[in-house]
Amino acid sequence: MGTVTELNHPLVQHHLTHLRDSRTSPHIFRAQVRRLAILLAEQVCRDLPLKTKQIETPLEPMDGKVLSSRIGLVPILRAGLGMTDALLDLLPTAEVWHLGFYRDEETLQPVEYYQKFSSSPPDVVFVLDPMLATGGSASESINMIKKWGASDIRMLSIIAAPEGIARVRKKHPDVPIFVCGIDRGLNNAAYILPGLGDAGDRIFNTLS
Ligand SMILES: O=P(O)(O)OC[C@H]1O[C@H](OP(=O)(O)OP(=O)(O)O)[C@H](O)[C@@H]1O
Ligand SMILES: O=c1cc[nH]c(=O)[nH]1
Ligand SMILES: [Mg+2]
Repeated sequence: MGTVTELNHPLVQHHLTHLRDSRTSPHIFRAQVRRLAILLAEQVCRDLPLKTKQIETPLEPMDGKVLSSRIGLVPILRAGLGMTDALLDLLPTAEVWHLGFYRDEETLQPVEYYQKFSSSPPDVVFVLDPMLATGGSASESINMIKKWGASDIRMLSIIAAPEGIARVRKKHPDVPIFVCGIDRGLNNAAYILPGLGDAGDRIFNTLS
C-alpha cells in the first residue's frame, strides 16, 4: 500500500483553520492555499536526488548540490491551479502539465475536459489537487499520468477524506499521498466534512 503522510505541524493546523473558515475571503483563501502548498512541497521533496554543481562563492570554489530530476507538476483544473505557483516558487525549473476534470454533480464521477502532456514524461510527477474527496478525480488523473509513462507519481492534497485516500491507495498502491489534514468523511453530496466547501469556487470567487 502507498504511504500516506499527514502533515502534523502547528503551522499547517494554523493555516488550515483560516482556510476552512467560511468567513475567509477569496483573496485570503488563495494565500492560505499557497502557504499550505509550500509546506506540502517541503515534505514531498525530501528524498529528491541531488547532483554536484561546481560554483565559486565570493571567497572560494565549492561543490554545491542541485536537484537532478526532471520534475513535472500536474495541477488538476481548476482547484489544483491554486497550488501551482507555490510549487513553482520552490521548483522554478519544473514543468507544468495540465489535466482538466470536473465532478459530475449527479453521478459524482470525474469528467475529463482537458489534457496537455508532453511526448515524454518527467522523472517525477507531483499531482496537485487541494481536495481528495471520493478519490475519483485523483484516481483517474493518476491513470492518465501512468498511461503517459510516468512511474514516480506523488499526490499532494490539502484536505482528504478517508474514503478518497482508501480509493487512491487501492487503485494506485505505488503512489504516496501527502496531505495537510485528513477529515471525518463525506456528506451525501460527497463533500468533505468538515472540509472547506468547494475549493475551486473559493479560489476563483465563483460561489453563486
Ligand atoms: O475526489 P473527488 O470526489 O473526485 O472530488 C475531488 C475533486 O472535486 C474538486 O474539483 P471540482 O470537480 O469541484 O472542479 P473545480 O476544481 O473546477 O471546482 C476537487 O478540486 C477535486 O478535483
Ligand atoms: O469537499 C469537497 C469535495 C470535492 N470538491 C471540493 O472542492 N470540496
Ligand atoms: Mg469545484
